[in-house]
Amino acid sequence: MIVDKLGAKGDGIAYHNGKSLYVPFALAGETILVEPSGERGELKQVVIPSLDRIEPVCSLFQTCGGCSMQHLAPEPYTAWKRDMVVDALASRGLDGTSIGPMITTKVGGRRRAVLSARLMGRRLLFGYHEVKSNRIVDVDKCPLLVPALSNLLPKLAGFLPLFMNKKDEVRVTLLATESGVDVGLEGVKDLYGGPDYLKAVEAAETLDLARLSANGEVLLERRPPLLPMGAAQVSPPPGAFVQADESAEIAMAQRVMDAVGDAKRVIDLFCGSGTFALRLAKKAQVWALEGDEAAVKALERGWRFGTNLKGIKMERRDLFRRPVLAAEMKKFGALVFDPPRIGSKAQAEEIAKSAVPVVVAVSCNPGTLARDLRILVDGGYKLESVTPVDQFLFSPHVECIAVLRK
Ligand SMILES: C[S@@+](CC[C@H](N)C(=O)[O-])C[C@H]1O[C@@H](n2cnc3c(N)ncnc32)[C@H](O)[C@@H]1O
Repeated sequence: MIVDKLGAKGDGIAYHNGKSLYVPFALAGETILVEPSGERGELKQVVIPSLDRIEPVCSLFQTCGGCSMQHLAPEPYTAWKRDMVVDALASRGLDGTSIGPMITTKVGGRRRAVLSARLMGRRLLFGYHEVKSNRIVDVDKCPLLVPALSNLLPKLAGFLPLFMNKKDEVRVTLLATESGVDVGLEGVKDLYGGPDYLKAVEAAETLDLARLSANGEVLLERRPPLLPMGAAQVSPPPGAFVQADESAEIAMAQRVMDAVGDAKRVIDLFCGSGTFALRLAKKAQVWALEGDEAAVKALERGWRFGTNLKGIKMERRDLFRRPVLAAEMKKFGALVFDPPRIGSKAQAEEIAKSAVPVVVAVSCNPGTLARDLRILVDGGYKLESVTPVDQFLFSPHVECIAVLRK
């Protein structure tokens, strides 16, 4: 059969018996052999490949579920991601929006990764899940990760069983920082004070980790894991949100700063550990709000030791239950909001009612972003531009920064 087009998740879509068949790893225009199963098809052979088909950068591609789109040439790949943003905006009647060129990232630039581990008898499986499956594919290197993380994978595998119960799957969050790798384990045994605790400490020493945490509790901090954020350095809480690629973070922060311009008072909603707030504080007084208490504390510490920063008023607040009200936004010259994937409808409704002259919306989900932007546009904001950011290389995820003015 012939593949008609690429879907939003990266599957090739072919028509079979009058229905759409989703075929992972097939490209538009290709003639393929497929084994259909319900609405999905398993790619058996590419009979006539697309001219856009390229060699993947990783030998585990198509087995490991970490990536879905290494086989498409850079230009059509970028167009595919951009189209996701165009389609999401169009679905909310925001067609015609000026969409800037994609901010790209490089292979080997990913500084944060979440992997899984499970014991199968005496054998450890440590890597990413197979596509649409609970099975874990062993990964002993990953070209997408910064070398400090990729090189650590096989060494870490040697120690992981120490922390693991026989059946439970463990979530392993790795973050490469200026002062070494921060490893956070979730779903592991409680080692603190027990006979294996010293072994865990030895493991952290042997691997020269900056910090090792288990189930959110720090087992050992040999050096604070530090990330530069403008004129400050932040030690994020174990497992907390951090932008996955440093070059993407720098480019996004620059766009935020450019849009905010000379505003003297800025609100940063869903501020995390201070990615934008600490940079904005170079020129402006910032009111930074976030739901995670540990992230607010990390921001507070980063700000205290930062150089030449203006004031940041920090507040822990559940912005879904208690969004910042339009009345509280008076006298602010700009507002940045960067909610989780589900977006921030209640908060967008308050911003829409406000008179804040510049709003910058950052989002990793074009669908919920488009919904929230529609609310702002209906409230009188003009959507000036949307810039896609390819922070999650070879995945069907795309980050965006939108600038609005009133
Ligand atoms: C996409 S992250 C952005 C963080 C930050 N702007 C950055 O760039 O590092 C979303 C943030 O929203 C926070 N968050 C999630 N639910 C929240 C809620 N109900 N109220 C306030 N903050 C929340 C998360 O803890 C996380 O820090």
